[in-house]
Amino acid sequence: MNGPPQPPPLQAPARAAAHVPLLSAEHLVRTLPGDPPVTLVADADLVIEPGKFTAIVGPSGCGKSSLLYLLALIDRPTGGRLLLEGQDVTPLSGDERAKLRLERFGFVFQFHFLLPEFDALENVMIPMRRLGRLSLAAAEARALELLGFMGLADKAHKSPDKLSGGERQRVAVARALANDPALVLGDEPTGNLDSVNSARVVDLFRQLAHEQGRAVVCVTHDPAIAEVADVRVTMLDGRVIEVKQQG
Ligand SMILES: Nc1ncnc2c1ncn2[C@@H]1O[C@H](COP(=O)(O)OP(=O)(O)OP(=O)(O)O)[C@@H](O)[C@H]1O
Repeated sequence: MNGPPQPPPLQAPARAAAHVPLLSAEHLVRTLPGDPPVTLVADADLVIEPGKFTAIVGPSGCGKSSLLYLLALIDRPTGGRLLLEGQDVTPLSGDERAKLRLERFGFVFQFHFLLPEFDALENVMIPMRRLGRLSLAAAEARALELLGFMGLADKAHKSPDKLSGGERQRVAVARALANDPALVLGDEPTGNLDSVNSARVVDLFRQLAHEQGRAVVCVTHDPAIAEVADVRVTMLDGRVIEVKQQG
């Protein structure tokens, strides 16, 4: 017997004609409680676009890393909101934020944080194994491909302590790309590298934005990064005081 007539299937909503940025920070605030409270980020407005390399610069202690950790969904804002592709992610639970980070974001820090008991290939496979979407063989193939892209195909089975500083940081970049992130975040990613390796990592980051269409955001003191970025965000005393489109 037929049931009551069913409504027609929902149409997919027409794609908004307006361009939706990858991330939009609206009046973001991060204040630590205390007497007096400490404001690390005050009223930050910022748009992060795919295909662009954004550098966040400013004097030591001005709140660059604090802003990055808000954009990265690691820390929670105490005011304002953060939209990921137009969706407000501010109210999400810790677990939901962790899942989004694993699926959509890749991180490169000043220190590589590779696990010493695993070789380069296994380190790159870790985020894929955590996400659990690829078989072991597929994860291994992708990790090899990423190491190849980093110029490290012949180092796949070396443990981190047998690699140079520059090689370790490129393994860390490969690991950041493991789950094909839309956003790559760097916190002083070249801070520990000599100028040659630093330039190599900066070139890679530019490629990730310009050739692969990812959004790349780096906190940096490195003038070479700030110069080649598409967007330079300058902070002072917790505030974004300038957003400059370069070139
Ligand atoms: N957990 C915390 N408790 C108290 N103060 C903090 C905390 N985290 C950061 N701060 C302070 O907040 C300010 C901003 O720190 P943040 O690390 O974001 O600055 P930064 O611009 O990235 O600095 P740097 O360039 O030196 O790394 C600094 O004055 C720092 O000392």
